[in-house]
Amino acid sequence: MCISYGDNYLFKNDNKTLQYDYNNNSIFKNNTGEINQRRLPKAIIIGVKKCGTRALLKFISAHPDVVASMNEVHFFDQNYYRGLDWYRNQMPLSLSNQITMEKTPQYYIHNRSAYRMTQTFSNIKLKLIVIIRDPIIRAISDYVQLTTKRKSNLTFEDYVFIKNSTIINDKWIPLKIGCYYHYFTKWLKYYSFNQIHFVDGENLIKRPWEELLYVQKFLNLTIQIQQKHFYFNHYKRSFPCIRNQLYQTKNGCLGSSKGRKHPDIKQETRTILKNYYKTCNSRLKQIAQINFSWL
Ligand SMILES: Nc1ncnc2c1ncn2[C@@H]1O[C@H](COP(=O)(O)OS(=O)(=O)O)[C@@H](OP(=O)(O)O)[C@H]1O
Repeated sequence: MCISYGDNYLFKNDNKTLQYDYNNNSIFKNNTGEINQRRLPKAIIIGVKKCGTRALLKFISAHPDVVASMNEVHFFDQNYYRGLDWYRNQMPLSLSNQITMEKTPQYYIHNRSAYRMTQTFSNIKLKLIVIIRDPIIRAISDYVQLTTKRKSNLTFEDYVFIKNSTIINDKWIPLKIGCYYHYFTKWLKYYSFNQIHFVDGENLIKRPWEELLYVQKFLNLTIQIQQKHFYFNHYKRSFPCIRNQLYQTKNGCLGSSKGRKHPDIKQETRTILKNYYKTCNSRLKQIAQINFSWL
């Protein structure tokens, strides 16, 4: 039987599924009689956009005790009015010992998402994961996505600087998002440090097994995803892919919209941006007690 909710957990729960209850499309029974149903997430990747959220979700959902919604659900930012049953129905089927996850990068910068999560998850201990990367590379990645979609010829500098100057256009959202500290303080109003885990998006590309080890520990999972499960694919411009031995998907690499080619950026632009992000980076480093090499 094939359940079409994203590839990673498709086969995982498939062989455990025996019976479909047509009166309630969210309940299945496996061959041991255990109820297999849709559950609210216990952990959410809340951001940050263009920092590797998709890769992180794909890799962690290779764990046998994790199931994930492969679509961005956008519940707390866009679909809140649809209610909790709608949200639960976006989740894949899971067993009681499995952790359900979703990722919606927009949550991190959205004004009301943190508060709404506290309203939704008041009686369970929600875990939040934030993946961040060098904000200059993040901005370039956002720029590449934007120009790909709009088929625009404007250069990165055209967006970054106010016309004919080297004054930063700090109203440009792709630049603002890179001040991770600014948004983080809003989350801290509602969540304690031990509920939030930061992933180094640069290291996720170079040594994904290290970041996955920390994530598995944070989620109190047995350590299943290890270095031997990753390989680097030169067709994917040396981005890591995950081997299919943990679960039976055909392709452990990300799709063509991930790992796009970035344009060369002038050294002068990099220097100006480095300076622009300096305070934000060092504040985040201090408050979140993280020591990523690029911070
Ligand atoms: N394994 C692997 N494969 C491909 N790409 C990888 C991987 N790990 C991290 N990345 C980086 O993830 C960037 C996209 O980030 P997101 O998935 O968060 O983007 S999005 O917000 O969901 O649009 C994407 O950005 P671009 O390089 O600009 O395409 C990648 O740099």
